[in-house]
Amino acid sequence: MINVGIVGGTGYTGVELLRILSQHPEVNIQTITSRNEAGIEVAELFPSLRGHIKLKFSDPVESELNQCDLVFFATPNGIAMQQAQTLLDAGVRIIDLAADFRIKDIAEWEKWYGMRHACPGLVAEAVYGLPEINREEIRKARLIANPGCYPTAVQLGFLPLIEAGIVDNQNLIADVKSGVSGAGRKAEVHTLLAEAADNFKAYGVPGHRHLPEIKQGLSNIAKEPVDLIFVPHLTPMIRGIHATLYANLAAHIDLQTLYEQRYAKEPFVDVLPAGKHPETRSVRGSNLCRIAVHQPQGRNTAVILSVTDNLVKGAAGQAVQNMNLMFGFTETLGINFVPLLP
Ligand SMILES: NC(=O)C1=CN([C@@H]2O[C@H](COP(=O)(O)OP(=O)(O)OC[C@H]3O[C@@H](n4cnc5c(N)ncnc54)[C@H](OP(=O)(O)O)[C@@H]3O)[C@@H](O)[C@H]2O)C=CC1
Ligand SMILES: CC(=O)N[C@@H](CCC(=O)OP(=O)(O)O)C(=O)O
Repeated sequence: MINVGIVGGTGYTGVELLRILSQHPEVNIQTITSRNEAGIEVAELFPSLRGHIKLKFSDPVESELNQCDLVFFATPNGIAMQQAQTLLDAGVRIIDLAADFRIKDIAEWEKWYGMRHACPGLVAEAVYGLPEINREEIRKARLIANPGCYPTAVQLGFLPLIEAGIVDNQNLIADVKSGVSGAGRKAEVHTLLAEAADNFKAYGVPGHRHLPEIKQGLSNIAKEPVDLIFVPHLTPMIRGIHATLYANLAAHIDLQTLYEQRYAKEPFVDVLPAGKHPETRSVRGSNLCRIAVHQPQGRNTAVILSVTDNLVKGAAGQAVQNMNLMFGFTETLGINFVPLLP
């Protein structure tokens, strides 16, 4: 058993981590922090966890994070970077669900995130936690940068095409829709029921902070700079991400076979049989990325549908997948569950 701490246990990713980890046979949840709810029973705030989590929230300053084997940061951007060095020095391993360690170019990170990086020296060491690309590095890592929700769906969708070197890498298009929980649990006008329900909008069109993360990941795979247009949308689902990806093909190839072979051994990527499309409603609570491949007749265009859950394969579930790899557990342990329907 490993002792685990969660910083930020009251956000949507934090409570999703609690739900998953409370059922994990190799995890003892030692401490869960919240500044606003310190002293309150976790089960009082989240009755869904009654009988599963017996802890109280503690203040991050007073909680004994340095006695954990692993600490998850389910906090806003800019928090993990302030505590990472101290925890690593105490022998604690870290998975940051936020973006502090995702982008290797510090100036680029500071531009998109609008703050100074507190520990640029650790960024090079951090391993980008996308197991389908970095599995062996993740096993050895002390510090994991868990990917963003949109970048998970987009990178997994484009990955086989780019690895095979058969697309025009300068003209990729990612048209992506997210459920509202992707915006987090904090109160904001644009996620009010009256604003977000029965509504639909594109946002971040001139530039979204996940663009440099996606470009970095795809460029690493291509071994040359990749360019793409990425437009996120807010859709009135509670959970889930649906990415529709377009790429111009530079060679004739059987896309279905390419995808099936690339992901044959991946426990959390499911390539649907030819002609099937992922059903959006089934992304709710799904633990994996479901991919459908389509090539319109007579066109050299690949249309890839990549569907995930922003809170599971896009955040907490992927973080636990990384934890399993880091501690030598079976990769699917505790996250091999069946999605909700409806
Ligand atoms: N929602 C999603 O689908 C996804 C989110 N992420 C990322 O995961 C992170 C968490 O997201 P989400 O759960 O949505 O966020 P929320 O805003 O819903 O939750 C944030 C949590 O962090 C705590 N917190 C806030 N400020 C601090 C601080 N200064 N020190 C310590 N704790 C703090 C809050 O508790 P309190 O204020 O009481 O301390 C709260 O528990 C974000 O970086 C987000 O970008 C990544 C992928 C998907
Ligand atoms: C729907 C919605 O608002 N989504 C969020 C992204 C979610 C996310 O978690 O991004 P980071 O982990 O990189 O902060 C947004 O667009 O800001």
